[in-house]
Amino acid sequence: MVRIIMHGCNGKMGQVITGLVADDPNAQIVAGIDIADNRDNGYPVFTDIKKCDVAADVIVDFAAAVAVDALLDYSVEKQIPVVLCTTGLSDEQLAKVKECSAKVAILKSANMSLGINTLMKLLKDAANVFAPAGYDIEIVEKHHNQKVDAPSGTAIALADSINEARGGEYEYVYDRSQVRKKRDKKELGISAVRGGTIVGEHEVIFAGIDEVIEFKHTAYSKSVFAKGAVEAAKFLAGKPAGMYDMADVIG
Ligand SMILES: NC(=O)c1ccc[n+]([C@@H]2O[C@H](COP(=O)([O-])OP(=O)(O)OC[C@H]3O[C@@H](n4cnc5c(N)ncnc54)[C@H](O)[C@@H]3O)[C@@H](O)[C@H]2O)c1
Ligand SMILES: O=C(O)C1=N[C@H](C(=O)O)CCC1
Repeated sequence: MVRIIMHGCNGKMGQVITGLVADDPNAQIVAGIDIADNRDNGYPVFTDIKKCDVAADVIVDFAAAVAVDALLDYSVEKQIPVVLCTTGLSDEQLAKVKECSAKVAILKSANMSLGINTLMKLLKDAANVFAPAGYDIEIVEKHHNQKVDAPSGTAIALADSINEARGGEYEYVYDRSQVRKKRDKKELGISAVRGGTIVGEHEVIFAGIDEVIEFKHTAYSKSVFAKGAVEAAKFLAGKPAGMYDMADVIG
């Protein structure tokens, strides 16, 4: 039985995972952390992570970027591995994640779905065909109107996946409104749309002369992220310090 602390337990993702784990004979949420203590989850909820004294095997995090520093400190101090799913981290926080991964196991992924993690692999091959042929690359993502960070962590991860395959030759462009000039070949445009209850859509566009190739992933419910996060938690429990990602879980 994997004992989970759910960080951000009263948010949208925290609640989906609470429901999923309730039906899982191999996992249990033993405590939750959330500044909003407004739900009866059937486990204790701490509004301050420092006060959580419940023994656990792994922390699953879907909260807010502002909460990540205290989460990392807690995970290192208590030696509890963390599945870090919150997006919108600053460069300083990303550096801290790396530093902490020398002391505790951290699995960081902006998207826990099987589809997006498979797409990341496929994009490396596609980029190595279309980039040398001069195709322009653009990413468009769409999410619900409650999302605070833009562009999505997933859009950045998809761009990183392409850029890694191409030796880091692309510069990301998030806003074309301030500069009146044609796009450069080495630009990778990333655009964000926010509206309604869109769970998550990502389109990667390779645009060449007289042809366009599009890769599209649509999440129809938050369950795809929740399932991946619970799988990742089971994988990470008991792992030695280090940096892990969903590719380690999926294989
Ligand atoms: N990696 C993925 O697959 C994936 C999927 C969905 C969402 N996300 C990310 O997860 C995060 C949460 O998403 P959500 O839709 O559940 O958001 P949400 O706003 O519904 O939930 C966040 C919860 O965190 C709590 N919180 C905020 N600040 C806190 C703090 N300082 N300490 C403790 N709790 C705090 C809030 O009270 C809220 O209950 C976002 O960054 C989102 O982008 C990642
Ligand atoms: O709902 C969100 O917020 C999501 N955030 C992640 C991101 O920023 O990529 C993953 C998709 C859902």
